[in-house]
Amino acid sequence: MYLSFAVLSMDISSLILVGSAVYLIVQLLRFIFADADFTLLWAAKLGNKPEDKLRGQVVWITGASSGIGEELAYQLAALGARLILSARRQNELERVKRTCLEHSTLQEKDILVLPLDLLDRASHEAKTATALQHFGNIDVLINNGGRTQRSLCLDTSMEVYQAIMDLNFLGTVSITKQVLPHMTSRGTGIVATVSSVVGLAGAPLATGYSASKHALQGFFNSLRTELTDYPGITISTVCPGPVQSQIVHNAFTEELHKAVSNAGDQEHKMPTARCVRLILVGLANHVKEMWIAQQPFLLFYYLWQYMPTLAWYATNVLGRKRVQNFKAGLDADSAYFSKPKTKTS
Ligand SMILES: NC(=O)c1ccc[n+]([C@@H]2O[C@H](COP(=O)([O-])OP(=O)(O)OC[C@H]3O[C@@H](n4cnc5c(N)ncnc54)[C@H](O)[C@@H]3O)[C@@H](O)[C@H]2O)c1
Repeated sequence: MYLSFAVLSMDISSLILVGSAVYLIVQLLRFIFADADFTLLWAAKLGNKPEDKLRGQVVWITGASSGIGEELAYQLAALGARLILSARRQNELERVKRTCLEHSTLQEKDILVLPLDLLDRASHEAKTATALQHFGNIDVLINNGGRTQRSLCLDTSMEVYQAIMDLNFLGTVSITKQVLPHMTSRGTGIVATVSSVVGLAGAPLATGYSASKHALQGFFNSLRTELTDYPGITISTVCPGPVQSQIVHNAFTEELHKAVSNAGDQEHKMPTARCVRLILVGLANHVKEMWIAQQPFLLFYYLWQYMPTLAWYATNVLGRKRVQNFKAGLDADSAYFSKPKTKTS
């Protein structure tokens, strides 16, 4: 009653002012709770549905044995895409294949388990030939396999830096170079590469990892323009923030064969299923670069893009804390915003 009286007694300009303020507040709240860049959110709301665009497509996923790659396999199988599953361990890929078949209408022949080591570049030509022989074509290549790093630069051996670049950068380039001629001859295809927020910005404890993802960004941003005569081919880079997976457990440390001592709890990170759903929306809509992260990480993307000075300030404050946490024996991720008082197991 009081509200309607107040609204009635307002003149038009006041109403417009209040309306604009409400609109701005709603937009601000939407931004605060957003977990992807605006292009991707727009595509999720109004664009093509993955169910319509990816059903029946042949999709090759590297790193399909765990984390984001495994979830990509499940969601793609559920919507009817045919799959080539690659990683090093055949038994793990067979497990993923069985789960895909149990939760989809796909047949045995619709999923090819193709064990592959990204480091064994000499094998990539034959692996690609096997995939093409089985399905006749490859519609989508998802370069997902890779490993992160948890070590300080001063402690990290050159062998580790070499291994990170060999795996994340050269392994990905090698597979891409095998698949691309097939796509250019057909004039159609998608090459999607899982980069990272640290492919756009930097992160302490991940100097080599960040460099390898920056290298991927540079490579694929350049390749995209080389392929402008092939409008049917999409080069897509995916930049997730922290996502639940085995990535910290599998990270490189300062020495080549030394395991991470404290992988920490992954619960606070973005659920794998949500990240993968957004990736599939991006693929269905041919989005060239996808930013996928919960807050406050997404905000960092925007700061790096539009306010680098502020981004440097925030990065230095939080990055220093991250290094302190790491040196105190805490998991650098889950302890990011907390005091390094106690050591977690
Ligand atoms: N989880 C995150 O927070 C996060 C954030 C940004 C980007 N990423 C990227 O996402 C991708 C997937 O990582 P994830 O988080 O699912 O981690 P994960 O460790 O769970 O999965 C990595 C996959 O890569 C495979 N792999 C590792 N070395 C390989 C090799 N030599 N040959 C073939 N396959 C190999 C693993 O077997 C596994 O299947 C990676 O490229 C990673 O850099 C992850």
